[in-house]
Amino acid sequence: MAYGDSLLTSTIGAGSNSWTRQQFMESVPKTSVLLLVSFIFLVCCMAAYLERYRRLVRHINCIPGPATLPIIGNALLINADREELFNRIIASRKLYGRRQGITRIWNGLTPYVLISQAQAVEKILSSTKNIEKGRDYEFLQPWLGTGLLTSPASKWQHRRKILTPTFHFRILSDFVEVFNKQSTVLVEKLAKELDNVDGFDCVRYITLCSLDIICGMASMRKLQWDVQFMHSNNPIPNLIFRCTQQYQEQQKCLDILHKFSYRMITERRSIIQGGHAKADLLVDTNNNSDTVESFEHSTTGRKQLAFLDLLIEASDGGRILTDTDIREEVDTFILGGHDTTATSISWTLFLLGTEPSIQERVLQEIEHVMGGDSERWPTMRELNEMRYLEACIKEGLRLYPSIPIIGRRLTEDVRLTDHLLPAGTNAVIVVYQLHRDPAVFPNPERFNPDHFLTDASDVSTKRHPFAYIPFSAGPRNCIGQKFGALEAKAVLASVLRRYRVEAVDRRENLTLYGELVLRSKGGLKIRITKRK
Ligand code: HEM
Repeated sequence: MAYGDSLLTSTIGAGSNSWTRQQFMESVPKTSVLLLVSFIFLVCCMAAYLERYRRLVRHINCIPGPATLPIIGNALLINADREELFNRIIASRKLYGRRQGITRIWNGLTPYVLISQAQAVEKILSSTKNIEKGRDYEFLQPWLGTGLLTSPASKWQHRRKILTPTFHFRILSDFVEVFNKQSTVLVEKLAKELDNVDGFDCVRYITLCSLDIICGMASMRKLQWDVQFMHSNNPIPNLIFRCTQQYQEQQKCLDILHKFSYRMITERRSIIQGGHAKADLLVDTNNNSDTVESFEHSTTGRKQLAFLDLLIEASDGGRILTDTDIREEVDTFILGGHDTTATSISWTLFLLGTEPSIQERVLQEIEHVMGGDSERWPTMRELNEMRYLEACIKEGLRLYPSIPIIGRRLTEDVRLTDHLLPAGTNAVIVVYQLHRDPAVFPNPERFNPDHFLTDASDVSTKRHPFAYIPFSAGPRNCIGQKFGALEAKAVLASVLRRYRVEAVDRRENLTLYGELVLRSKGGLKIRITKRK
């Protein structure tokens, strides 16, 4: 063996099938260098990840919270049915974060930080960077895809820009007529409950009304309910859920829903291409009181579909938005536009049923604004004049915010007064608890619409802007809040003009849970009697 030949190279060189020294020198070092580089890269990545994670753990564990177990953290605490889980989330501030309004919980190795303090909420929601929704919204994706509500930050900005003009006040004023028309249908349907002394759940009636307003198609109702039911009651992990019968049924419903949305898009596009719709879009129809177009007719006109027109126009023949993109937004508006509003209307009606004197004051205001005319539908201007009714709706949303919990996955650090929330944290804003801060709303459990009367301005003007956020706040706030607020007013005014409402259950006996929207187990039971 010559000097310089290693045992290995000389062994390799022996035998007829073995590699030559040159082959070896050419091939082995290359692969091994590649392997070595990959290995070092992997180790560096893991080291960086572990360092980031260690930092996350260090900061999160400075936040008060329940004692944790190794690996599973507080998973046992979270593993509860939906009512109990909601209870525990609400109780967490009292138990661990009373002073600061901030609590941490470990779901296994994933940290959640529950926040119910206005200054901290502002730091998160006002950020233009921390706009990612996080994993907890993924259950909506089979239906909504990555529409505005669920879209990742990269996609969201462009979509939001396209959709914002949809809620221009001129377009809103067109909807007043639709609100009134559907409220009348609701009032007629409620008549069959007049003799029901035990009371009935008002949520279902109101949800159907709200759904009719947003869809404009009665045949959609059953389907929407079914899909919503399946989504929100699915506690099983995705992989297992896919093997169930329930998943197959969900797929069938989703297929029908998606087909409906696609058909709507195709039909609307052909109307636009025929040149009929453009004029509709451009007409200023601010005056909604004179022409009463039939609701069925308006489903193919500009009223419900103003936002669809905008999307089709912005799609640039599929170059900017595909039909799937448009369908995601249509579905997002159908969901975002009906459940939240229906929840708000139902809770306000129920609350008014617990306070007869407040209810009578609302009615007096309506009669005053309508000049004693009990039949005519209110115009947009008249609805805007119903300030006390507005305060009742706002107070209803304070006590029972339609969306009681908002989530964000932090993509950059957030520095609070006493803590640092590192990137990677799941921030959970507990709106339900935020709205009950006694420092902001004295006697917070009381239904007191005066909180929102401008006359009591010394309180409301001093209020922290993020202490009351039923529509969220910051760049990713609710795009449809004016629509929702106006709809709530129109529907409530119609029902209250015709019926006196009485709550059957006491508020303290309700069992609440968050199922995307805030619900009461067994619904919200009321009794109605006809007004003279
Ligand atoms: C009383 C009625 C309503 C309430 C209380 C409400 C509440 C909210 C809240 C709290 C959010 C933020 C959700 C989050 O960050 O997780 C939100 C977002 C949204 N809402 Fe509403 N909403 C209402 C009505 C409506 C209506 C009528 C529409 C559409 C017609 C609508 C469409 C949306 C959409 C598309 C988003 C996502 C916005 C984005 O991420 O840019 N909402 N809503």
